[in-house]
Amino acid sequence: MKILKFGGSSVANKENILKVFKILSSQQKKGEFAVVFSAFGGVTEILLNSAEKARQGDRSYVDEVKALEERHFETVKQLIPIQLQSTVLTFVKVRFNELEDLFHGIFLIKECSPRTLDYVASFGERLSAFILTEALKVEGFPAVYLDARSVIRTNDRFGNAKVDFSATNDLILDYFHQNPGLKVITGFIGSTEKGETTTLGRSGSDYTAAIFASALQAESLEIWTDVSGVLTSDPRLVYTAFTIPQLTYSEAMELSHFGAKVIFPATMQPAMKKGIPIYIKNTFDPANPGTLINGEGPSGKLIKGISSMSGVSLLNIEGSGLIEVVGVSRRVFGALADANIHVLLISQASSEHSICVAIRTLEVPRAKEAIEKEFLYEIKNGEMDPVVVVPNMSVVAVVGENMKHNPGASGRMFQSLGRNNINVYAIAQGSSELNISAVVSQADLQKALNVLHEAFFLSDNKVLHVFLVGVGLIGKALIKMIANQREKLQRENDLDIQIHGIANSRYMAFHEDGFDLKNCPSPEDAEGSRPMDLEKFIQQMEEMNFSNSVFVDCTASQDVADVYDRVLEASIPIVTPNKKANSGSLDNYKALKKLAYKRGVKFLYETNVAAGLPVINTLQDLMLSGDKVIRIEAVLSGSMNYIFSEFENGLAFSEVVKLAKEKGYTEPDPRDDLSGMDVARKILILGREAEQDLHFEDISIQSMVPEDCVETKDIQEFFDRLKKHDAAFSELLQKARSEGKKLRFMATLENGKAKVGLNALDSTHPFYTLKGSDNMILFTTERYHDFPMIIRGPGAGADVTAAGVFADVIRLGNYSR
Ligand SMILES: NC(=O)c1ccc[n+]([C@@H]2O[C@H](COP(=O)([O-])OP(=O)(O)OC[C@H]3O[C@@H](n4cnc5c(N)ncnc54)[C@H](O)[C@@H]3O)[C@@H](O)[C@H]2O)c1
Ligand SMILES: N[C@@H](CCO)C(=O)O
Ligand code: NA
Repeated sequence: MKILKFGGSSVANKENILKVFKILSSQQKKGEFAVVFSAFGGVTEILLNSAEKARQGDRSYVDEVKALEERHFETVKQLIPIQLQSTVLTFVKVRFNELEDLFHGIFLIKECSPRTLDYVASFGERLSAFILTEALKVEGFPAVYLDARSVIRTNDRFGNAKVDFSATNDLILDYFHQNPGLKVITGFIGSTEKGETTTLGRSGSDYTAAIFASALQAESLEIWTDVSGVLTSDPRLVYTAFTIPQLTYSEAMELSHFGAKVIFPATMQPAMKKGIPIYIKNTFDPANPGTLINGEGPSGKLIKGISSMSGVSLLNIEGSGLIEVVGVSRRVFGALADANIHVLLISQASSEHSICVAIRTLEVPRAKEAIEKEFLYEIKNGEMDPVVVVPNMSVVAVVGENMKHNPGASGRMFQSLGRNNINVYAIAQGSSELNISAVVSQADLQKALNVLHEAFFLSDNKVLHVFLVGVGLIGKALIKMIANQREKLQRENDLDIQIHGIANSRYMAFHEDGFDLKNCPSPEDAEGSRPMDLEKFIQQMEEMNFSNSVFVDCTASQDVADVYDRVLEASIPIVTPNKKANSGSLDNYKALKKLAYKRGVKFLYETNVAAGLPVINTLQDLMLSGDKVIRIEAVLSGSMNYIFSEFENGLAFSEVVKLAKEKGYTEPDPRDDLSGMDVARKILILGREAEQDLHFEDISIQSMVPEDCVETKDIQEFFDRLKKHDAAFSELLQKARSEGKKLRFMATLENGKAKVGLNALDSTHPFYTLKGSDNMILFTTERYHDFPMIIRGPGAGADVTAAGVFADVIRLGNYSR
């Protein structure tokens, strides 16, 4: 024997009812069952509303009841052929006549007791179950109408009656023995011994189904509703929420305490006590297995679901008078209970200095008053402070029996909240280890749920959601690298990198699930491509609201650098090879660092200097460990080193510059390199990283761009004009050669002053042997005093730069784990 229960939305109209019948047909082949129905969708509320109107003397109830009668007639006519309608129509007519009399009575005496209300409400289920019984007969089912008032015995607590199980179980068993056929049962209602109609409270039809399942020792109980079981989290807030395949009874209880409104497990108690498995299924997607709730122990993931509740406030009860005084909490909770306040969460630290409780915001005024009244004397004497209310809060709770004796759940929970900049106001976990609850601000709720959902469910992978501005040389190389390395990172490092936004200076495009990186389109060719608008790009990134977004800037653009503050403000970390932000005003540099720190997000720019070579990180480590920089001497331009070292091999200067550009060493405009600007930016950044208050004006720069090449209509014209200076550059080279020296474009920083320019160096200088796109940095510090620390290697080029950017992104994955 199985019990199936269908809720109001499943039987709201003909279309839905036919879906229910289909489910029942397929059930017929599987064995014996009985079915419990709620009132047709929305009917109970209308009945109760009309009763209230009648009580207030508002005549409009008449029309509402009339409309309700019409709706039931209409349903009968839609489901039952005309020649078979008369019994049902008579039943409906008689019920509505009774209702009319009843409402008229309420209207006359302006009174409606809980007992009358229960009687009024009972009409909903009686009508639906009767009509559906007759309709099922038409479909060939051996259906028998069972008005549950004849078998469910309750006390006379109207509105929320208590069931007398021993009497009820006997009555149900007797009834089922004596009446063959498919029992079609009214949900929600019962009766007292004297025959007065009662109702079973919230989700009463589920309760009815559980009562029958328990009495009949059913093999299972199926609750059919309009969602596919219990989801991992509220799908309106967490788009990636999915159906939980299995829950233990306790987990179901915990999950539904906050949120998860699908079930109200108290109502399933009778079935749980007998260990009867409960399925939560979707009438509108019957193939979906839904959720199974049973007694089977913990399995699978660390947690089963994340529930939440908003509209919550915290009350802080604090004061020296609380310390080591026995009975304070009894008085706090006594006062709250007397005021009929539901306490959602309690937290008290072992210092006993304060007690913190979460309650519904609606109940705050009453709660505050009740506690302050109770502690009137203590507050007056200053032993206790007036109650402090923290409004606009919400509770998030992770739930699962697997947490028990399994370290790591709370660590993961609070780490992911913290790393995503979500402040936790209060925490509670009981020793059953079934539920860990945290109070966060209402504004952070959706983000908190998503962060936790990702941390606990979306495989065990951490996902970084990249938004990439600048798909040029470096940007493209980066995409390719991620595509090639992605599987290995997923497999061996539990890290996934997805790119959801791409842009160049003209177009931008977004992809909810992440672009296919192996065949990543360019921003102009991607689906949904639109003109680039930086403001909108950022808006879209914020709206997509991923929990681990990353903004990657692979442009050389000042405009993009100018929005870093907005990005950090949104708690989104930045990775960039673009030097503009860090080499702008000192104030801006400091402000960005401070903001990143305050928001708890990273701002990573290792490739600002010497591409992938570990220069910035190394310098930061030196500073963190208390070293002091005395002097920096460096070749910081890959292109300039390439140009001046290749130039020695007999090529014309302008040709070598062109080659440097083709090899991807130069800036988008090679004059940024030749002018010394790019190197100046780098030494400026190094100086600032070395904690020196360095301004651009503190740098003297020797430009290698001939005057007539500074302003040209395009880069082609620049190269044409540069040709005319080949001879002059050759002369420079010859002069150095004759002295046994080499030309190196270098930067030095000492005593708060920096110098950038071309030098002729002899063979004793460490820069003498540099080749190709090599960079070399010498740090002379208090600790590296007699001999400097040296970093050397290729410092420009698409691959070494993209690799450095990629490494910074991966580093973020480690931070945000
Ligand atoms: N080439 C190297 O070896 C190297 C080394 C270290 C750092 N970098 C830095 O990497 C960055 C990118 O260099 P690249 O060689 O890839 O340049 P690139 O010119 O090939 O690409 C730049 C991209 O940025 C886009 N862009 C420019 N302004 C934009 C804006 N306002 N909004 C959106 N997109 C915009 C362009 O359309 C282009 O797609 C630069 O900051 C450069 O200094 C380069
Ligand atoms: N144009 C730069 C690229 C790296 O910032 C260089 O030549 O070093
Ligand atoms: Na670097």
